Amino acid sequence: MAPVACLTTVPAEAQAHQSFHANDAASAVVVIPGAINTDKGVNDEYEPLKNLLELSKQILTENDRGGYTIPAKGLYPYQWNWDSALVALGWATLDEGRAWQELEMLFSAQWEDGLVPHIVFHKPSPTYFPGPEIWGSVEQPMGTTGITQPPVAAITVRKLYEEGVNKELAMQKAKELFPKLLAWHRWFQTARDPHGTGLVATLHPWESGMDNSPAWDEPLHNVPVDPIPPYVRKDLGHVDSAMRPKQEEYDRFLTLVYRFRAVNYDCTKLYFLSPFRVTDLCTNAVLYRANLDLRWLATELGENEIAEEIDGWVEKAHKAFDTLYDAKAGMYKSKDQLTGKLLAAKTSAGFLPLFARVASAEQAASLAATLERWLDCVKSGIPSYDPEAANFEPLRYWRGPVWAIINWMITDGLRAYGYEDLACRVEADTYELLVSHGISEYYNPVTGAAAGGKLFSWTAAMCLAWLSKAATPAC
Ligand SMILES: O=C(O)[C@@H](CO)O[C@H]1O[C@H](CO)[C@@H](O)[C@H](O)[C@@H]1O
Repeated sequence: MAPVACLTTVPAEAQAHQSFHANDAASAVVVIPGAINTDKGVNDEYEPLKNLLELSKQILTENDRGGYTIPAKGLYPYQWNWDSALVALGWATLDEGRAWQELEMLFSAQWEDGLVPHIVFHKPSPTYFPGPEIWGSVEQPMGTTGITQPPVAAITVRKLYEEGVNKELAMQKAKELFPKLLAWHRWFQTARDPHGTGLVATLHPWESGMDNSPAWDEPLHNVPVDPIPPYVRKDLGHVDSAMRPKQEEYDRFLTLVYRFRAVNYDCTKLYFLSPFRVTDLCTNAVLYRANLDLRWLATELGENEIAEEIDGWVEKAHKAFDTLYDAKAGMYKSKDQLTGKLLAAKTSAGFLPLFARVASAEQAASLAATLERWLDCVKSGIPSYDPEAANFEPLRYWRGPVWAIINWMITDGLRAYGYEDLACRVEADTYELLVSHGISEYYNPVTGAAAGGKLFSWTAAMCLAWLSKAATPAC
């Protein structure tokens, strides 16, 4: 894939016009007739980008459930934590008030102990499993899950605050959200790092956001499957099973939920009793970056003591990150806290220390070289797993496919370390995937084909907040 200057060379099939059907899971190329912006003076070369932006806007609008955005119809009918924080970046390009509201709705479900849950079940839905009655009980369904997800929200709040046009609104909302963000970040320090190592634990693959990552194969295999009640997966009614986690993984996902439920998700107990406990690169890199942004906000808001408290977390985490670096592999790796071993799998999360800004210049150079090698192996990057690994699966969820949100994070990191050409290359790949194959949950890196849920909110948000700015000859 050539660098971004080639963004104006748009694949012919992407010009095809197709109707926008929110429920049409099969439509790969979705360009909206009637929605095409025909403003005079706009260069024809940008028509595909305009179409993508219009489609992205329609996706967010269609997936809006009144203040919060579902990731995709049917497949994910509730509010997800890191999805919403990323989707708010997209909303900000359309309506700043709506972007802040997305975060407010998420934090309205914050627990007393500070946890911000991974799913908020605002309204009942029959299309997802496990829903509120599994997280709670049939008699007493819960309004949220009892686990969390990578804490993107502080990163979003800083962006909305810094880049927002309505400064008065930004100041008011940032002030309101700041104590809530702080409570969540403190929860990570205490509930998930009780021994003060500097790095936090992830207790369920769903918390990592990269549910069936090959990095979890070994630690998940060590989770015994309990005699859990029989269940029917609903995800397989929406998406081909070849694109989803396997049954043996789901049995363990559910086992963990039932074990956590048995202690009422008490955060002082879960860390010690969970048979799955890893140091996840994605969660820790996102948290590190989010702490930098929270510290920035603290200074803006005159909260100097809090800024010092965050400095302490950041300093400790900075040192601890080095224990996750495998110099021989030129990659960062997640760790199994229960065995103390680094997990062998090289996944795209291994590049996220760039997004965190925690890698040294030398480590960044190794990561850039590894990334280039990966990109040379596939048609479109970034694959979520080492494309040279024997068990690379280009279609199966977090075991190979490309995810636009991860591309955004890694691109942001590459730029910060001066790898502009590589950043442009990833941007160009992402743009081409979306233009040629529609706005999907993820993409096959070998063929480029769209996979998973269609008309997907966080991919649409990345189009609005990131690619719209990147896809110009200026890059
Ligand atoms: O498969 C699922 O049922 C959910 C469980 O949380 O995870 C996927 O879907 C969620 C909604 O998009 C994402 O937040 C996760 O990262 C993951 O890709």
